Amino acid sequence: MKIDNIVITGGGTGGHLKVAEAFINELYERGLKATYIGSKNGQDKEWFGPHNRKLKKAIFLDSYGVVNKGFFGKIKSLINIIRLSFECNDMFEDKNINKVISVGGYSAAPATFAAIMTSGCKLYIHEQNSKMGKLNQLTSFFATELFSSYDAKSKVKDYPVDNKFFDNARVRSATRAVIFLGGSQGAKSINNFALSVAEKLHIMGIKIIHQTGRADFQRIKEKYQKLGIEADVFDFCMDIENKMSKADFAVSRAGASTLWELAANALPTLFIPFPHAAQDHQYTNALFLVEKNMAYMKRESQLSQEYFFECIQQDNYEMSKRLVNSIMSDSIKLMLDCILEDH
Ligand SMILES: CC(=O)N[C@H]1[C@@H](OP(=O)(O)OP(=O)(O)OC[C@H]2O[C@@H](n3ccc(=O)[nH]c3=O)[C@H](O)[C@@H]2O)O[C@H](CO)[C@@H](O)[C@@H]1O
Repeated sequence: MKIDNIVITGGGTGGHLKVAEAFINELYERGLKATYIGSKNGQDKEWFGPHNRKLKKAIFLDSYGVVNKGFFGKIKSLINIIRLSFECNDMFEDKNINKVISVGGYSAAPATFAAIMTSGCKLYIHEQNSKMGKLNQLTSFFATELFSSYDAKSKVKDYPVDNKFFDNARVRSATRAVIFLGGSQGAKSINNFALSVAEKLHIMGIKIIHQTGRADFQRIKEKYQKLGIEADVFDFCMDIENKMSKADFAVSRAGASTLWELAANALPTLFIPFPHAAQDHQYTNALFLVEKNMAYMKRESQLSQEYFFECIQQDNYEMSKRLVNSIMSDSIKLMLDCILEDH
């Protein structure tokens, strides 16, 4: 049997990196080590550099995004991506890379284009969001398989959420603790909203768990101290599943990984989509659950304390029960089976 020589590429922010990590861990469980290709810019190095025992090698290129740039900035980024794609292409031919798994984001661009350019190399894409990112729109036509949780045609439909979120799941009813989540970078508006409802929650005897993101941590911590409220405040933690499992209700951005982790955990959530996400994809991510009566959602500009307190005072038992059946565990195993059995 031919041994696969696999590259995993993509990242930039936690949502993409979490899926890359799921593939890396599953390959490692099966006695295989992949090469990771990410970017020097963004969070990739923090996740996979410098000596990751589960990887054959981690390579960080000087790649950066094309969107949200002026005309000349776009041209410069494109030239840079083309140059890096040729570098990756040389490397793939030299090292006999035969499969590339892309999890999207700008840091996936060079290795994804190189997969298309290299003869005998197959491309597999995992799209996390309900609206396809720009890179995937351009390259998915060349992919052997495109996995998406929102696409009925996807061979594996469920999002590759880590089993630890399922292990900690429980059906919620009354709200005794609320968790505020801002995605991998934190969200200032969710932080401010949490502070605005903190005193009332405290009076109601409801505990507060609050992920602030790095930039806003000190400010928020001091505000809780001034209010005399003992909240569990942190900037980013590696055991977020334990924090989620202590909560009975969440207020969260609708980044794809967080959204499906909350679903796996059966935690009823009020989603506040990031208003500037490309093509408003956080809104449509959340809408996917809201339409099935599995979540609440408000635009940031329409969020009110009244609506929040209405949500947490509901009996959310049925919603939580529906979430239990919304996603199955072990989908990463099925995805990797598809990829490894494909010759
Ligand atoms: C602003 C923006 O464009 N955000 C995008 C980015 O979000 P972002 O990177 O914030 O993505 P997600 O919410 O999908 O993922 C964040 C990840 O960080 C983890 N975490 C978070 C806090 C913490 O303390 N510990 C921890 O481990 C979460 O469990 C989750 O796995 O990528 C997502 C996936 O493509 C997109 O859906 C989002 O729209």
